[in-house]
Amino acid sequence: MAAPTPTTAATTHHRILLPSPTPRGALAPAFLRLPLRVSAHAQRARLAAPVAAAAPAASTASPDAPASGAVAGKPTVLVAEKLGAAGLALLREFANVDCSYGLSPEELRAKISLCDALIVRSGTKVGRDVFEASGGRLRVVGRAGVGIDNVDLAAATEHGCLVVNAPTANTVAAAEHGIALLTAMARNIAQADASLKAGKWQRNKYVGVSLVGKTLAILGFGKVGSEVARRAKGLGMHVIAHDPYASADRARAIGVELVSMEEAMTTADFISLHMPLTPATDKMLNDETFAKMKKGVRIINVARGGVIDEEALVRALDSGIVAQAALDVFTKEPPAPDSKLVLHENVTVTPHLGASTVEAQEGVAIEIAEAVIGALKGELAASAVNAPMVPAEVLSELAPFVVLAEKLGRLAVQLVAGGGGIKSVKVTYASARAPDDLDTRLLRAMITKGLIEPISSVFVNLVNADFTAKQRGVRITEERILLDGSPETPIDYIQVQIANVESKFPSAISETGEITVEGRVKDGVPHLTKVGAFQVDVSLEGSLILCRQVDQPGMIGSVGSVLGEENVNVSFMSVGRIAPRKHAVMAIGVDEEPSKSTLTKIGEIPAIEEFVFLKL
Ligand SMILES: NC(=O)C1=CN([C@@H]2O[C@H](COP(=O)(O)OP(=O)(O)OC[C@H]3O[C@@H](n4cnc5c(N)ncnc54)[C@H](O)[C@@H]3O)[C@@H](O)[C@H]2O)C=CC1
Ligand SMILES: O=C(O)C(=O)COP(=O)(O)O
Repeated sequence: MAAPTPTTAATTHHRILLPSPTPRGALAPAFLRLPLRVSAHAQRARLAAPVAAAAPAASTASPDAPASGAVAGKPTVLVAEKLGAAGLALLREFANVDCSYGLSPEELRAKISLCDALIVRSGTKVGRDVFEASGGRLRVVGRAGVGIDNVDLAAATEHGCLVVNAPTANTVAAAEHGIALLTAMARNIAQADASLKAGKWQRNKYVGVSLVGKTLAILGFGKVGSEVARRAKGLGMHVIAHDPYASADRARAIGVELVSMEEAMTTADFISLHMPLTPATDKMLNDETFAKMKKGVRIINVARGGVIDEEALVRALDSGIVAQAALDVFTKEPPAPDSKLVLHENVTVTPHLGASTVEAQEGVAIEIAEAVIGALKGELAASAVNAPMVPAEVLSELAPFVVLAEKLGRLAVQLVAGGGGIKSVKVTYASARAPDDLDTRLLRAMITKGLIEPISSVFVNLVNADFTAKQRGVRITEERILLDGSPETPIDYIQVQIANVESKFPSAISETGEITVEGRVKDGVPHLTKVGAFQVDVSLEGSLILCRQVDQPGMIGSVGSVLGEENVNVSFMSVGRIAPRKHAVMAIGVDEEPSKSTLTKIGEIPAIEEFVFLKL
């Protein structure tokens, strides 16, 4: 019935989520058995990003937490910047909460090894030094806001630490602040206010410009950018946007035209910045781009200071290319007191207040508290920044295959002679589902976990699986075999192959030269169904003995009685043979680990040609 059609393949760089090791015999890792709760606040399905087992990581109460509130066994959450009361209350129900604001970098490093989670806003730099100082205890960094440019994501991933943010609760606040700056700048509100308070009455000096009919170019048409667009249209502005990743349909729905960077630069009367700070957007406005702008353009920045070359902006203001700028954010925060930009008379400034409304801060605090608590519990985090998002319904459907994937990885690596020299692993999924209807990221992550954990001291988790594989030089490629039949079951079988290695159990090497193991899920239970060229059928529970023998009567009895004498309970036995009376592979599931002498006795049975004991 199979119509093999190898389809998609090569593994790109994914960051993947793994639960802590699966308990023996459990059908699914703890995080997959948790209810897929949808938070009323978040208003959307939670997506995959568990970072710990269901139980909070073993932790002791922080000595810094208030003595009255600190409860041993609860995780400790360090809140390093001011967070809304409702969020703190949620956190306190679940964790020991240490609110220590204004820590120096040294103080933060000193504290962090006592913390399971850290919550920050934009004022705390969470660099590699912080992850290193945490000694592996830090499981979650929660960014109470959108921009995560102050968190070293690569270092977090390498340390298996999940980063979550609060991506939605301050969108409107930031957009409203952008509009406030736009209008205040156009009518010189800040300058006129200061002048009047200084006793002057300068009506001629502060003549403004009108907004209606003017072209506003929005750079970065995401959540904030599109809210600014809506509001600016209400002011009668002609709004265009540049965003290489935005959907033209969404823009059209708001009445905004997506244009090239060139067109935005050359036609705008006002330019408002709403992209994240990344290596690609760093100093995106610079001498070259200012030179292209219409003389007298006005700039608003509520994104990140670093997207503008600030020295170039001062030059553009001095030369009159830029008539005015209104800035909420700066390359260095707070900026130097003698900053030419801040003190420039045509510049209006606010001290990073975009997200600072009562409503936004309450919302952000709840959003981040829920995300951090969920992540510490091993629930599915909707706002994981350094992990893939796998929809909850996909997760629950794949649950038994996730277990199968890890066990196949574990089996395959234990079959390698020598253990460490794995370079190339091929995973094949046979399924009747169309390639784009089967998300295999979790499965590949679990295989990676299974492959790497038995041969290293690394704890492979959902966040660092791909990084760990890459660091160890293990290349994992994926292939799909498209089967005929009903796409009801997501996967018919999974095959894991390790190329260019020798095996301690040479029969595990297939005709094409790779160590090969294959498995299926039967009645919700993962089964090993093929080893090398031999078909077997043994449920993947407990541990496994594989024997290759001359196919002859009495073999099952001989091996069974050696195990029985040693009080090792056999849970399953299956024999796969090439042809009657030739060679066969016997797969024996055992509940207990046999002693060395038991294994030696099995090896001494005359017809046994090779055997191996594998822990699942
Ligand atoms: N001042 C403040 O207090 C606040 C600042 N922000 C900042 O505003 C920015 C936007 O936030 P959101 O809209 O929530 O994020 P978002 O992720 O929804 O939108 C960002 C948009 O920028 C686009 N983008 C990425 N690279 C680009 C490029 N090279 N050129 C043009 N567009 C590009 C993306 O495609 C995306 O559509 C972030 O930097 C965030 O940190 C957000 C909230 C408050
Ligand atoms: O959410 C963002 O990106 C912001 O810039 C808000 O920063 P804050 O939390 O106010 O320090």
